Amino acid sequence: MSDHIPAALVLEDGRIFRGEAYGKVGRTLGEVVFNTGMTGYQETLTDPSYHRQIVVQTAPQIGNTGWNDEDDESKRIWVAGYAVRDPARIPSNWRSRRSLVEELARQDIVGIAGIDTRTLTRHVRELGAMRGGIFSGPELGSDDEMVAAVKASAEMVGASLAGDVTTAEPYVVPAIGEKRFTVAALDLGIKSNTPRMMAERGIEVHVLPLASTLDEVLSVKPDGLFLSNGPGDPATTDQQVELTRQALDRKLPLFGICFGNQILGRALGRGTYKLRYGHRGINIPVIDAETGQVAITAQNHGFAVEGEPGERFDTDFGRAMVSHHCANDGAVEGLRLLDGPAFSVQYHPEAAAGPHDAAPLFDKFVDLMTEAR
Ligand SMILES: NC(=O)CC[C@H](N)C(=O)O
Repeated sequence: MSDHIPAALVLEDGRIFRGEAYGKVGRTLGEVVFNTGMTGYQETLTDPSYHRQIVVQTAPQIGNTGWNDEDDESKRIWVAGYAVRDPARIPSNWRSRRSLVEELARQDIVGIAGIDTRTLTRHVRELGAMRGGIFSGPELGSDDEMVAAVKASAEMVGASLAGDVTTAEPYVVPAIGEKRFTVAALDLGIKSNTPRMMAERGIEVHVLPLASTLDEVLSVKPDGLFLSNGPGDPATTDQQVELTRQALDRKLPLFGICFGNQILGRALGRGTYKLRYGHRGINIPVIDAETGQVAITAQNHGFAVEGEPGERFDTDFGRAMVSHHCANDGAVEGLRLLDGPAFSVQYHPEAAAGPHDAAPLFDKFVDLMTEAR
């Protein structure tokens, strides 16, 4: 922590939390969201879905295991800012290469420490995720100036952000062992563990930029199409929704995660809406409407697909259903086309810090591709 440099986390409704600079000294703006995970901060910070968001950790102690060279979910930290209560002074882990605060500073991430993250979380939970800013330095400026800067910043509703995080060029992640399938994975903000988990199942993954056309997808001769997670408002993904509809038309096996679930939902004719404060954590219970089975899942989303638990509905591609919903609030957590080879989930089977309840969904994708042969 930068010693005693003052910092403030300022919300658009005028609420201000004062603490100390943590990471880079400066200012940053973004949507303030909270994550309840007790572990996995390195995966959280490097998850492209957090682009333009200031992440508040509800776990009071953060940084205990430092920063390693293995667990990044992408090439950089994507969060717009980071708010913690009690950062570790000395990291301790056999894989740790440097401290979290060093890495935040190295990657120019403005953070704040020493604030009452519990009060902040309750505030966001009651009033909803809102825009905010972290300001740090010897002179912070007046409260009015900071609030005005926050109010002038971009809203998350309507934000098209996946273009900022997608790969510029296609690349291939080879299958581990015998190659059994080829998958085209549309990169809207894909996490490293996703192609890895497919590769472990004999899938050669062609990761494609988000603006790829059907012809570009088909040119890799895919057995299936995968739609990744990603940042921003799913209402801005018209091009990917159209691609998905073309894939559904051809009965190309399809699997979507998180943003991918929202895109499949839109392709099936559903709308999306913003949740009050979203689901971000690693112990979120999801119910499978057909079996009643509960999975404990990792989640990170602020939007959801419209629908009721277990609801069946007609689409342009046949019947579909809301296959999974959240045990906490009933929000849609999964979709399944009943008359075609497509399904998606709002949670993360690739969660690297765990839990791993949902990992078999990758095997389900393999089954769909096997049946389609
Ligand atoms: N992790 C994700 O894919 C997030 C999807 C979308 N940006 C949301 O916030 O709901």
